[in-house]
Amino acid sequence: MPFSAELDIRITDSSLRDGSHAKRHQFTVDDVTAIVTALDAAGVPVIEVTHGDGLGGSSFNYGFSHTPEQELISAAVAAAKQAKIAFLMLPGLGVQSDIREAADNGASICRIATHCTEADISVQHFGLARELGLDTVGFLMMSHSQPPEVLARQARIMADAGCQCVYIVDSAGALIMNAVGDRVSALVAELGDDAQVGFHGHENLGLGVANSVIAVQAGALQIDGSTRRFGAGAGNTPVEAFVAVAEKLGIRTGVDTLKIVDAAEDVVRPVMDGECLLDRMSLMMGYAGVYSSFLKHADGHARRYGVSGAEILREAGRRKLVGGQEDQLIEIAIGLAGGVPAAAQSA
Ligand SMILES: C[C@H](O)CC(=O)C(=O)O
Ligand SMILES: [Mn+2]
Repeated sequence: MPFSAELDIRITDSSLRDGSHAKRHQFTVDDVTAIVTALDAAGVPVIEVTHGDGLGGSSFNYGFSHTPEQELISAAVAAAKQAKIAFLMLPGLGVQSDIREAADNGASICRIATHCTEADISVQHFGLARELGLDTVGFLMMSHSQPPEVLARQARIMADAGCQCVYIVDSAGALIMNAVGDRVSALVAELGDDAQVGFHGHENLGLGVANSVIAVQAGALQIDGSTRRFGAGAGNTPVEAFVAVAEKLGIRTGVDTLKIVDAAEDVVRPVMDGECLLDRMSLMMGYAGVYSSFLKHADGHARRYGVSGAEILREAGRRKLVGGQEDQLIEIAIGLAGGVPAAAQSA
C-alpha cells in the first residue's frame, strides 16, 4: 500500500537536525529559514529541525546550540508553506514540557528516539504526543546491533504506545543491503496495519541510497535523508540522489528532482562548514559499528590529546558504546595518549 494517494513513500529531510552534528549545533535562524524555504519549494513533505541530539540536547556533553532550538523550530514553521515540521527527542535529554513547547511553536511531527533495545522509555512520550494531536515516529537507534526479531519486538512496544511509524535507524551506517531488507521486513510483518515502517540511513559505507531503495522494496513507507548528505559521520542518505533514483524507479516521493538538486548546491552547501566526507574516520564508523554522532567528538579529542581519531572510534566500536556515552570517548583518548583511563583507576 502506498503512503497516500499522492505519494508512494514520504521523505523526511534531516539536514536541520542530523546536520546539526556536522555543524556542531551552530545553526542560526537565517540558516533554517533559507534551507526550509528551498526544501519546501522543492516539495519535501517533512523537514526535521532540532539540536542534533534532539530537544534538550544543548549541553556540555553533546555541545551547546548557537540558537535555542525552539526558536529554530518557530523559524522553520514560519518559512514552510506545505512541509510539516518535525522534531526529535531522546527521552531523558528532553522532557514532556519540551514536546508541548515544540507543539505550541507549530511543529506537527514528534519523533522519539531510543537505543534499539530500550523502546519502553518512549511510552509516555508517544502517549503525550498523540494527546497533543501530533504525528508520531519512533527511532530504534543502532539497529545494526540487534537481529530482526529483537527489533520487531521493540517496534511493537512503540506501536502499542501510539507510534505511527517505527524506523530502523542505521546510526552507525553499518548495515549492508540485505541486513536492511531483513530488518524492515521483520517490522512490517510484526506491525501490519498498526504502524508504518521507516528507514534512516548513514553513508559511512557508501550505501545510503542503495539501502533506502532496499528498505522501500521491503515495505518501508517513510525514508529519511539529508540534502547534500548534511548529517553525522559521512552524512545521511543524500535526498537529491535518492529522489533522482526513486523517480527512475517509478517511486513517487512528491519531491522535484531538479529543484532539490539546485537546493543542495545553492542553498544547503553554503550553510555547511564542509562536505560530509566518506574518509578514514567516517569509514571506520561504518566498519566498526560506531554511532555517527561520535565523529566530531572523537575528532576534537584526537586533536586535544594528540592521538588517532580512527583509533578512538575503533575502541568505541569494541566497547559497543551507545549515544549518551560520549564522555567515554575522552577516557579512550586519554588512554591512547598513555594516561591512565578512569575505568582502570577504579578497577
Ligand atoms: C540522536 C541521533 O543523532 C539520532 C540519529 O540520527 C541516529 O541515531 O542516526
Ligand atoms: Mn542519524
